[in-house]
Amino acid sequence: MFKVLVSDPISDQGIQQLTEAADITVVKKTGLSEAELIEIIGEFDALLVRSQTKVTKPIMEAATKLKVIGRAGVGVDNIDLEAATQRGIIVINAPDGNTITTCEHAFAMMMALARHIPQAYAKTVTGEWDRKSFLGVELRHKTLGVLGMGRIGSEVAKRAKAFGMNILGYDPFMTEERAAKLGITLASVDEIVQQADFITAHAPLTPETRHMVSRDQFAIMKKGMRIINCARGGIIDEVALVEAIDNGIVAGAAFDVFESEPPSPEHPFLSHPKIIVTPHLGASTIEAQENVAIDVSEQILHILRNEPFANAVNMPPISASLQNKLQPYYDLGVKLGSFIAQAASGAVQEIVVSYAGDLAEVDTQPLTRYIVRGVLANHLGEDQVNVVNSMHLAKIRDVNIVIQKSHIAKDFTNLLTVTLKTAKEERSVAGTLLTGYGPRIVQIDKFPVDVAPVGNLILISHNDKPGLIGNVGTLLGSNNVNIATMQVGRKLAGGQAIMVLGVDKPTPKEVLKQLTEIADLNIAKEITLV
Ligand SMILES: NC(=O)C1=CN([C@@H]2O[C@H](COP(=O)(O)OP(=O)(O)OC[C@H]3O[C@@H](n4cnc5c(N)ncnc54)[C@H](O)[C@@H]3O)[C@@H](O)[C@H]2O)C=CC1
Ligand SMILES: O=C(O)C(=O)COP(=O)(O)O
Repeated sequence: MFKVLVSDPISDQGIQQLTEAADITVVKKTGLSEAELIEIIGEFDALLVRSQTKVTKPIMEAATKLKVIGRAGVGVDNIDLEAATQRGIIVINAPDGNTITTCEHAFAMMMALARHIPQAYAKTVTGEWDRKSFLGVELRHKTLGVLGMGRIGSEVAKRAKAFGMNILGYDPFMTEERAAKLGITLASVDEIVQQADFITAHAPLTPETRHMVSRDQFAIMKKGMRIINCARGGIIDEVALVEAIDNGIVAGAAFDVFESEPPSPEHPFLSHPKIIVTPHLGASTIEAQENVAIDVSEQILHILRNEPFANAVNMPPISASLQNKLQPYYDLGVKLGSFIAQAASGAVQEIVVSYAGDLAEVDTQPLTRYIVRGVLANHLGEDQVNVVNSMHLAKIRDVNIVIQKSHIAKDFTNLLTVTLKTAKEERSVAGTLLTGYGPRIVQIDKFPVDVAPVGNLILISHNDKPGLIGNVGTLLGSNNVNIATMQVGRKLAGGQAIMVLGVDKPTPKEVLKQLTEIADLNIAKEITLV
């Protein structure tokens, strides 16, 4: 049974898959302090948050069972991603569910700003009929500058076109082709502040975007500009903005987000007649809240059940086509890593992964994470290593990872070889996926074999001598260890050879020791592949 803590207000309908799952218990506790979270987080396998819960390093240090933090929304700036990665906690978000809702909020803010709707409303409800103070501007034929042309920025641009606006877009990842397709013009931040009538921010808050509109930009800005920020507080310098409004450079601003949330009651935005504000409501619609909760619940279920998942924020993104290609190899990758870690003695110094065949043509980094996980889990424990932290753990232990690629895989479509260099020796194992048979180990230390990588195995290194196989069988049989499968590999008759036995249950240590006492049998190791 897995326990999921929901620590922010999240749609009940959206998390139905979690509340109705037989293997999940959902606990809802909102408004907890850091200390309160630290106290209870140890019991939970998953944490589901929005933007209020600050998931800090101390919380993660106390989260001994936590496998995943799900963010029902886009921005993960409330989660310490580095701490999560180090502890192997997967952080996922729901990047698509609130795009339209937030875009519509930005648009509503732009229109409210152009027509002074909040100010006019506030006066009208007092009984005053003031038709002179609220002369607005049209959007038609105005230039809109969009800072950040991702999901939300692109949707804002589409709607602005329908309003007859000209669009300038700035985004470091935007190509001319994509801009042309959206019917917008690419521009620099300086060009945007010099030419636009409205600016709307839709980028994440990063060291680069922090104060991307500040005193330098206000100094060259077109007079009468209006600014909207429904992305993250801090992208527009709040202090410099108030100065620019008071100096007559900026005509007004509409903000949904603040550098510090909630803002203090003395924050200058809250009393400024030309600034309208909402309390981080960009994603707050029934539809968006259901969408993000559904998306994130689905991925949490996959992660807890050890199934493939999407939308991890602290792992490199992977396209659906690459995922389809690599996914069948993940299990084989873990098994090969685990096999060779159990076979080799001594401290691990280097893991060499060779991809041969079709696999050499694609980005195999995600698969390497699984292989490294397989190797390290043998030494560090299954629950300590996963695909999120495997590369990080290898790095901090000075384990060198070497990747080799070759288009030729001899007899196989694809061949994955994992070589482990330890302080004592170098050993290797190679595997492939055989149509109709699934994952197979086809080489051990370059000896050809054909072994299903599953269950309890005994790996024996011996000299190829008559009678040895019989002696092994007799010894195991007399100790009630039943041999289910047997594979023998040798390069030369009478030379070095290996034997892999599949047995029905774990082999007692004493029996393994007795095996090594058989003449011409050099090493016997138990290998368990789950
Ligand atoms: N107010 C609210 O309630 C909500 C706020 N948001 C915020 O809106 C923002 C945008 O969200 P999405 O469009 O879904 O994200 P996205 O990831 O699709 O788009 C962000 C874009 O910003 C661009 N970018 C990165 N660095 C930049 C820079 N230095 N200058 C200009 N652009 C840069 C990226 O290339 C990307 O295209 C995020 O900060 C998100 O947290 C999202 C949902 C609700
Ligand atoms: O999705 C985002 O990035 C948001 O800012 C929405 O935040 P919220 O879930 O409404 O607290």
